[in-house]
Amino acid sequence: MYLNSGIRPFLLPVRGRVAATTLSAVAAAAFSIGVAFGLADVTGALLRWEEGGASAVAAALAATTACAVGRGLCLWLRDQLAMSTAARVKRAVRARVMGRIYELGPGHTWSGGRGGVQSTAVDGVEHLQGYIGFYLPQLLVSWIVPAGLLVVLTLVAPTVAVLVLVCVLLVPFAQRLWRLVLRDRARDHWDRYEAFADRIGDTVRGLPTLVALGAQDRRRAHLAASAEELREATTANMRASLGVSAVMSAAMAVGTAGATLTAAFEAARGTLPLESVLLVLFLSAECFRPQQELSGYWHEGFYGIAAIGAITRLLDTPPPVRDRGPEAPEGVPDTAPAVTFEHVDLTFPGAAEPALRDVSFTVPAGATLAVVGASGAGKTTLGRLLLRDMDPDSGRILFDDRDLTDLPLTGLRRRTARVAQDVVLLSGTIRENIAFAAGPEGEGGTGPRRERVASAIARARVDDVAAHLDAGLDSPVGEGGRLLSGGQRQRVALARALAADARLLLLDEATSALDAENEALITEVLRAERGTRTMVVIAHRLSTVAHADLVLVLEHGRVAEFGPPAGLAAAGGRWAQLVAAQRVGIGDTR
Ligand SMILES: Nc1ncnc2c1ncn2[C@@H]1O[C@H](COP(=O)(O)OP(=O)(O)OP(=O)(O)O)[C@@H](O)[C@H]1O
Repeated sequence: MYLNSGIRPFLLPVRGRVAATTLSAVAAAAFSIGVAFGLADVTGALLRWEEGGASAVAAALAATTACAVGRGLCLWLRDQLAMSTAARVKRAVRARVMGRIYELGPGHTWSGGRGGVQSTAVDGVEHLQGYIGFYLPQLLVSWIVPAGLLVVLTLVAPTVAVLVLVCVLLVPFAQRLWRLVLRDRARDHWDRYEAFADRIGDTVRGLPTLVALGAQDRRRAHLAASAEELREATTANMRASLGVSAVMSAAMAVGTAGATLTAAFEAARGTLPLESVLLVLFLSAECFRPQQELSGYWHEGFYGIAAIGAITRLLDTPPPVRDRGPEAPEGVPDTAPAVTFEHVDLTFPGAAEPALRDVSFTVPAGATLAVVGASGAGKTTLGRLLLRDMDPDSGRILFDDRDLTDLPLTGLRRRTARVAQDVVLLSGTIRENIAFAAGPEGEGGTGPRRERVASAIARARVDDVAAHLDAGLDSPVGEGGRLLSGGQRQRVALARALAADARLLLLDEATSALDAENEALITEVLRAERGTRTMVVIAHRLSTVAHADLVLVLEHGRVAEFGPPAGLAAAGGRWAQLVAAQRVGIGDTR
């Protein structure tokens, strides 16, 4: 018996359906009793043929058949209701889980890895629907039906009823005992399951790297160890469940055998009519049937309990940023914002050193800021704060003069776009990837959607990419965009950002995957977009930020230099050294 108070919020919306499923099953059991009485009547009519003859037998048979048909109908109804309840639970819980995943956003670090959260969202929800749709009604039936049958049995043969009662009670007692052992194991099992799923996902994603390093065998051993841990956890649970099954089988065997012997003994003594013997045997066996059927739902019960824990933990995870939503005092401006960082500090949880310390600067509306600095200087972190993946520990970030935390997140995300270092495209075609970013008609930008998409495709020169593909813009990009080259992916990502018509554009090392031709194109696009949107460009290659209005040099999370590039170049500081190192004529290109 797997019950958990955490089920309440998932159960409440479908409680009526669960009750209806249970009632159908109970009605089926009631018809079973009817069948038992009917068969007893048939036997009685046959034994007393001379009293009623064929008509009495026929009447008893007709009543028995009607009850059998009624039982069949009730069981059909039970299954229909259970399936539709399960489907509803799945729809509702998956929507909540996915909603939470979106809320947690890119700033959240998944403790169980991405594979782990995928298991919760896919397998966890599957188990939960089975638990609520099938296991719970059967659990209720396994209490209600034996109780009802024992009342009837008491009226027919009280001694047999007492014996069956003792045996029936043995089963939940054993289950309760095992549940105490299993409670922690369900969590442990799920944790191992998530870890295993995450490692499999990592292996599939990292396959090219593994093959290139010739590390498949080491990875295989790693996976085998993880699979072994999962097997051990599963076996431990199976063993526990087999223990309950053994107790149940023993209780059933003793109960039915005891009932048979007692009934036979009473019949021999003449205290029980002969036709009632059959009835007693039937009712005794029926008392155990719901528990036997419940054990058929062991999988749903055990995994359902584990899934409730995993889903609840996911739903209870606080998002890294608080969305004030409709309560937000400010709307998000539809113009390119001026961006201000005021004494921003950020230390990642568990990190020894702050990633950003006392960062302050202002970028005027529509200007382009180049953020440069050594690896680990804090450039990406600054970009993540700007798009509100997370909030600073102290200090403020302002769009115009509005604190970012006062803006509704949905609006903020609609008016900001990022071309990240590791471009991930969604499965679908090139056109779908770009059109998807443009949002629904009338939202997310100026001008009709179709025109915005076409213009973004042209500006990022995605049509040049499409010209080399058989299906042009309708060519599939593959999972994550793997059917395109790195440079092609970057162009699609840039077109996507342009189609979103965001007022703030963040490019994080957007040129890292580009050849010289692509790099020149992106530089040209950035130049063309200047003024219409505020742009923050994070780059190691200074040629792509040659057009920037302002440069921010970060060192160990601090602002080392900030100002127009020509002024910084003349000052001969850190920026000048970087430029000299890369021999880029920044002053000339502006
Ligand atoms: N999620 C994280 N958890 C803990 N520490 C992090 C996390 N992300 C970044 N850091 C740390 O914060 C510091 C700044 O990282 P960041 O990625 O911002 O640097 P960067 O300048 O963008 O580097 P690169 O040029 O190599 O991409 C680094 O020391 C990094 O190890």
